Amino acid sequence: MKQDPRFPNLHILDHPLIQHKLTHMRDKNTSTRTFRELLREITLLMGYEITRNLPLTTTRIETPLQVIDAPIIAGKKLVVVPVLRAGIGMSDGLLELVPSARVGHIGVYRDPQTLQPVEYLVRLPDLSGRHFILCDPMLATGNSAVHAVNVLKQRAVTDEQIIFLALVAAPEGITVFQNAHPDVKVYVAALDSHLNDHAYIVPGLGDAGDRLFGTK
Ligand SMILES: O=P(O)(O)OC[C@H]1O[C@H](OP(=O)(O)OP(=O)(O)O)[C@H](O)[C@@H]1O
Ligand SMILES: O=c1cc[nH]c(=O)[nH]1
Ligand SMILES: [Mg+2]
Repeated sequence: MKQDPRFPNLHILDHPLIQHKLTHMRDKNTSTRTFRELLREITLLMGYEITRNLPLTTTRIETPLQVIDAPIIAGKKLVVVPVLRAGIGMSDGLLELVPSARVGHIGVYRDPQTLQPVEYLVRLPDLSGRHFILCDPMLATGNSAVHAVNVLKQRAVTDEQIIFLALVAAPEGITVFQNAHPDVKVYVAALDSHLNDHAYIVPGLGDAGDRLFGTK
């Protein structure tokens, strides 16, 4: 795991398998089917890393040989929250790792003119005392990510209860996110160079939602 001195709460998951798969996702010749498979596989690997510090407690069980107090994840079930649409490609992978997690949905799209998020759906499970993994492959201007975290914080969720998981981020967006939510940890596979004139991440991978679902 790497860090960038500019961004204290940003963690870059530089595992070779993650980086290898991301390269294939970036390739414009990669098919929708392969893009979707790779995003799921990367999310499994990233999910393994970001769940490393989940608190454990013990439960008493009986193996065929002995009664023991064995480790289990403490507290209430995790909540996975994809930012629609593209976040769905990551929540599928996360739910394979944590099948009992609850799932919330936050639907926003980025208005191409204003670059502001337009919210069209919020559907969340019981929130009290839970930990949240918000996921969206692209963090570009950061406006959608800031909005998604606002949605949870307006419902009394604290920064420490939230992790934001993205695939590719731009420095401009991480700056915006960090200013808005300095105590929310962000995990990415890559911090790219910059945004272009249309606020697309460069080099990036294009429009994640379109590539994931085959829309254009
Ligand atoms: O950081 P930002 O500048 O806000 O951009 C990132 C957002 O843009 C993309 O979604 P999009 O608006 O294309 O919606 P979609 O997933 O439905 O395609 C992406 O999945 C993020 O949600
Ligand atoms: O590069 C970008 C920026 C926003 N949304 C995307 O899907 N890709
Ligand atoms: Mg899109």
